[in-house]
Amino acid sequence: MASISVIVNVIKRITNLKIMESISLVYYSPTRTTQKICREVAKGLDVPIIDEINIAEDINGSNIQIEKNCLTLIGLPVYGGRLPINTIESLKKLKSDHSPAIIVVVYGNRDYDDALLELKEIIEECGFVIVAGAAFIGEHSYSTHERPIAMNRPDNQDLEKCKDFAVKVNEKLMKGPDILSLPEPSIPGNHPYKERKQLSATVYPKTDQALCTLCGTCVDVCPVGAISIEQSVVTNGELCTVCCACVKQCSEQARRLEDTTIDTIREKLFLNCSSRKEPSYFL
Ligand SMILES: Cc1cc2nc3c(=O)[nH]c(=O)nc-3n(C[C@H](O)[C@H](O)[C@H](O)COP(=O)(O)O)c2cc1C
Repeated sequence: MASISVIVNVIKRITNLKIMESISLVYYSPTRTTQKICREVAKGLDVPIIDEINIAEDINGSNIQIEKNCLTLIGLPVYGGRLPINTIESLKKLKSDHSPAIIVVVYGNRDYDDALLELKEIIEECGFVIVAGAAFIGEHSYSTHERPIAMNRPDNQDLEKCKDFAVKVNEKLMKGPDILSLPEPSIPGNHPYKERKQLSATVYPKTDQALCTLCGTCVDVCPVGAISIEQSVVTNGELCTVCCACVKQCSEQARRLEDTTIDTIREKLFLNCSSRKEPSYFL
């Protein structure tokens, strides 16, 4: 009897190891905390990354079919307790025939509200089977040196948690015998999802012309093409999502988000969201 169960376990492991032959990363990460977390989780899973799809750059008109034996790790930041609205149509371009997916959201130490549930439901609709979910913490896009909010996160402690999460996902996948037989993770969130709040089109980072060298970094890093360079840097406030990629990546500190609405939000976050939150896993 013992030998039969050993053989069954070996078959289970082989079946799932086959599924784990490769991993595709799919993320949106204007200020790069989500990217860092996704890469660290993938490293912990210890399978080669065959594809890294940045939603802002690599998903345009056509659908992207994910290979059956590929694990997909999908990571997005939380905006207003939801997924960034400009990512939804791109996410829906991912197509899978019951291949496994890990979903991750990254939030700025306030809350992730319904974002992980929203991600789960979109990704299931694309044909994936969700094997695990997690919410990690990244430096808040509106954090400044004067008003730090989750400053420098993910830090080393968070990166350890990424590895720990990956180990737990691996253990779950090993339980097999196939993806569909694994227990579904219970992802928190509510219906209807939290209502989206839209900032006014006058709220966007401005450029200090005295510091700007017209290097074009802000144009390159803007995920929605809201910035152009004419005689000076021009920002289209209708397109800007206030993600702060340009602010965080301007080497001259010439891009700044100085606005009374944002100042009020930032102050509230600084006062109410300073105590450290820890990552949560759902397996
Ligand atoms: C428009 C906007 C809305 C945000 N809303 C939330 C939120 O509801 N809760 C939260 O904790 N963090 C919020 N954040 C912070 C981001 O989730 C956090 O900074 C995240 O690490 C950004 O990911 P990225 O570095 O991959 O761009 C928001 C940031 C922006 C730009």
